[in-house]
Amino acid sequence: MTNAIEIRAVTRRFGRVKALDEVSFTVPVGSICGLLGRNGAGKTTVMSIISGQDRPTSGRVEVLGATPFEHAATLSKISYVRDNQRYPDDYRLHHVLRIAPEFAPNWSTDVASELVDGFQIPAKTPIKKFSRGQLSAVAIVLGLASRAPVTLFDEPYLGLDVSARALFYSVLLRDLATVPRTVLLSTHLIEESESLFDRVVIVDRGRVVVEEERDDARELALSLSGVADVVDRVAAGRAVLQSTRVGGLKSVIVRGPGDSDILNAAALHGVQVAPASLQDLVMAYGTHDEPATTTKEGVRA
Ligand SMILES: Nc1ncnc2c1ncn2[C@@H]1O[C@H](COP(=O)(O)OP(=O)(O)OP(=O)(O)O)[C@@H](O)[C@H]1O
Repeated sequence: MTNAIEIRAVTRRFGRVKALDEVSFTVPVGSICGLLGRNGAGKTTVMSIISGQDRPTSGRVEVLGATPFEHAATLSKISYVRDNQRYPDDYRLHHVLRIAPEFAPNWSTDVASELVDGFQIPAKTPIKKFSRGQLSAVAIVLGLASRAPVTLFDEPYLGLDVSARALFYSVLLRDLATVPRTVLLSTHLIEESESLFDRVVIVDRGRVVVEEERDDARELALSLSGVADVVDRVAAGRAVLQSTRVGGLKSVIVRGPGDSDILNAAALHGVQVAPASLQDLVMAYGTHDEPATTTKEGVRA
């Protein structure tokens, strides 16, 4: 099996809202895939379906070769870390750490202890009184210490401070090198997380607009900035995905890689040019006048 997650033409409607519209993508076994997109793009909906907590209205989802919904053997291989996990009122950390291994056959006590110490999670405070960041920390302990073959992190670092996020990144990378598994991670902290990803999927209004290896995604668009009318001249002939103007200065994201024509024109006119970052791409595709989509097969207007 090459893909841990395969989603084919998945649509999910909530009444009149189409949260997912013919979504298709794959996540190869052993990779870390970033699931990116603006608020309401459909990230949580697709994760709920992958985790078997929800069913598509139409389309097909396979996790490790089986449909997860009501499939106990597959569900036991998935850990789903979401931002609104609820715990019984009287629960403290030790209750969670005692029960979690019963649902996680690969549970690592060492990973759990390292993270509990590093995050400084309070032992005696009831979890219902935890801060936003402390709740995220507990969720991350569960997600990483479970060592599930497929781990889904939905916005795992809400409220976590910079040191705690650095701990998460380093334990994630180190532990995946020790015990390889597949991770799908959604986040709005794109710049900070970019280096974690092998692959990225960008969703916009329920549709997949980019599915690429991370490094290839940087070839999809260029960022040009400089004096406004000169930027316009250099960008001429390229589809403009996003445009920002401040006074006489302008930045645009244009579709396509940096070929010699545009690089020479930019150098000649003193326009700064750089590959668009993942954050640029998410913002560009989230600017809702642009219906074009880009897939691994290339650009589709
Ligand atoms: N149970 C529901 N009933 C009605 N609409 C829903 C439901 N769940 C999700 N939606 C809608 O589906 C769309 C996608 O929501 P989803 O939570 O998947 O987005 P998201 O990408 O996770 O957003 P965010 O980054 O803000 O968390 C939104 O328009 C949302 O309002």
